Amino acid sequence: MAGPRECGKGEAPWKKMSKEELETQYLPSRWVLRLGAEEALRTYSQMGDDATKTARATTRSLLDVPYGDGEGDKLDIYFPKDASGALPFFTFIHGGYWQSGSKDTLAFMVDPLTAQGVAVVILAYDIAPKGTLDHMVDQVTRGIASVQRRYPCNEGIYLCGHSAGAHLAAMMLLANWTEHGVTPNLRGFFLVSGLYDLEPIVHTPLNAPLLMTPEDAQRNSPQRRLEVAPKQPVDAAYPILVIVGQHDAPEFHRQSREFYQTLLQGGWKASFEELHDVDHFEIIWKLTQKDYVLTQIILKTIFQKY
Ligand SMILES: Nc1ccccc1C(=O)C[C@H](N)C(=O)O
Repeated sequence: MAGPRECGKGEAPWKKMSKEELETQYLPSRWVLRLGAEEALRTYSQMGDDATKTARATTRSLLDVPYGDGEGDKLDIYFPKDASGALPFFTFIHGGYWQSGSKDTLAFMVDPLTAQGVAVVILAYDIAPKGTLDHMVDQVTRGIASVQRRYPCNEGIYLCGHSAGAHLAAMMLLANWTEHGVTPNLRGFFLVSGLYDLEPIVHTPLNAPLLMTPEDAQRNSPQRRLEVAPKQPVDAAYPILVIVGQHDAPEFHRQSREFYQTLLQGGWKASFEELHDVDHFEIIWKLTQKDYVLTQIILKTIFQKY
């Protein structure tokens, strides 16, 4: 349902919330239905850990490939079994509010995607307090540029981010690739349960390790930046899927819907999906399963090239 904010008028609903309500809205584990908050987080970690261990044991990979000189400038690449010739590269940016998570434990989708001929890149970035938002955005930009440099004949680079990772992926719509000396062959974005306007987070305890000022939040908010950006260049007509879980918090729904609408208004090829009966964590850990609706959406997007 379109709220007043989506028409560019009125006050953002979060500004009327109490401190407690705002914090609850931005704590995804409070909204899980099937499990308690802690158990949902535990399941998510366990699924990620198991999937990453299995991927490393069974899939040909290059681990800890540097994409820059920084200690944290690393990515892992997992290859399909019978890889010959050019490959599509699915690049994953993990979530965890820019302050938790690791490429070493969140490689959910390696098995079902490599089984279908897709190379999977899991990108690391320096989480807070080591990294600032600006630094993380720069790292992801350099990481993607390095995938293009290493595999110039790729069949497309597809970016997928979850939660805070969807924010970092969305920031790539604003990247200045000329500065990086290479234009990645971007062919699609999967923005899963993401955050696109960081201003509300400044007013929650989640900001303690991030130390974002309102200016940092503004500069790093794709929602704010794209609202005033020039229209999307015509040669970049790749699909951008904005995806949210049915059991994500109302603020996550609002953020996704408003970002989707801003993309449409900017002339981007955006679509919106609400995935039935999944929460903030299931939405991504279920990518361990080949029959999961999002696994199928990703494979269709890559192979039908729409
Ligand atoms: N968004 C995430 C994505 C991945 C892993 C954790 C989170 C969290 O937000 C955890 C938070 N401490 C919570 O209680 O919901």
